[in-house]
Amino acid sequence: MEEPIITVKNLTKQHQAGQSSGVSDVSFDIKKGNIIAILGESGSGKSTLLKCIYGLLKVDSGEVSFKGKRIFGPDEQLIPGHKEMKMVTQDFSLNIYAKVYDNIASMLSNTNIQAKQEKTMEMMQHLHIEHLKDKKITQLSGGEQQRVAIAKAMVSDTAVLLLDEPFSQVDALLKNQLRADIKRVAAETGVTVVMVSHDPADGLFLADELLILKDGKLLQLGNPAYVYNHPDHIYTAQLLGNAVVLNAEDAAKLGLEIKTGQAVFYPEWVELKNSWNSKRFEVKDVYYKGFYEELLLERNGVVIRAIQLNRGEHKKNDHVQANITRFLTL
Ligand SMILES: Nc1ncnc2c1ncn2[C@@H]1O[C@H](COP(=O)(O)OP(=O)(O)OP(=O)(O)O)[C@@H](O)[C@H]1O
Repeated sequence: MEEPIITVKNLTKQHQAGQSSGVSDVSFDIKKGNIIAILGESGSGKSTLLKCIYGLLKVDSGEVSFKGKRIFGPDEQLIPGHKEMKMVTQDFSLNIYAKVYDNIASMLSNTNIQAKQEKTMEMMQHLHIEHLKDKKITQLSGGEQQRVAIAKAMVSDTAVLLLDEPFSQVDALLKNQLRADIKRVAAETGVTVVMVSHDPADGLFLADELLILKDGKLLQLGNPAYVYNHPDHIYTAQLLGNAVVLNAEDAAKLGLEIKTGQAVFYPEWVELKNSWNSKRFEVKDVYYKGFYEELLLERNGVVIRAIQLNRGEHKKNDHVQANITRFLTL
């Protein structure tokens, strides 16, 4: 079996001694060429973990290794960071007085000028920024700067790309494109990507593996479809799919028998259909979500949510037949 490119072993980094603010006893491997998304609510330790992988923070205990060699912390080397990795932070670290082209080209050596030009142009095309070639960074929007920063990090042959909230500045339309661009360029170049995001959709779309963090602890690691469908914790189900959570008493009112824990299901697991086991609910509210609607349904004082693809089919105060087709006990 191929050695992992990065190994994180029992890593603990607390920013303030005695407080849970950082990461705590985190262990996992990253395979070469994989895209791994670190997801978790604000303050869960995502950026801390990314910085430890790069060698920007002194760890309290445990270690991070790159190709089997321990990564040095900032106090052990002159220039913090690892030379085979590139990190794109939220401040982009671009030369704001230089043009877009020069920012990206500056990452390549001058030994073959033609190859340098071609590679720079190619990366700008990949990230749809060739039209910005001659603009200065100060003339760009936040989203444009973000794409330039990613192009700059990806243009030289780096083994690992670390992205901290890579889509924070781009609008929804560009975000879809940028996600697809990163996925394509990563597949073409074989670069390993570790990405931090507060938006689960980024990880679900882009990643080979999701890593779920809560209060600095690793809750679950696995491929996106598996983690989504088999979350180990309520936190994960709520983070990834805004799951409905019912205690045993409320679950029983809807005919779901559970002995321990809580009943957890995603709104799309509720089928709006008249069947032998469906139950009657009242539509308390309807939320417009673009190509679908979310229905707030109530029965016996218990409120759940369901997805309605045929917009307008059921309206507020209507009665509908619904069946919870699947639920987890967590
Ligand atoms: N330099 C620091 N000094 C003290 N506490 C810090 C420092 N950096 C981070 N923290 C704390 O550590 C915890 C984790 O922070 P971190 O930035 O890793 O979280 P995050 O999941 O990336 O959050 P966000 O999504 O809001 O960026 C938070 O409680 C934060 O306040």
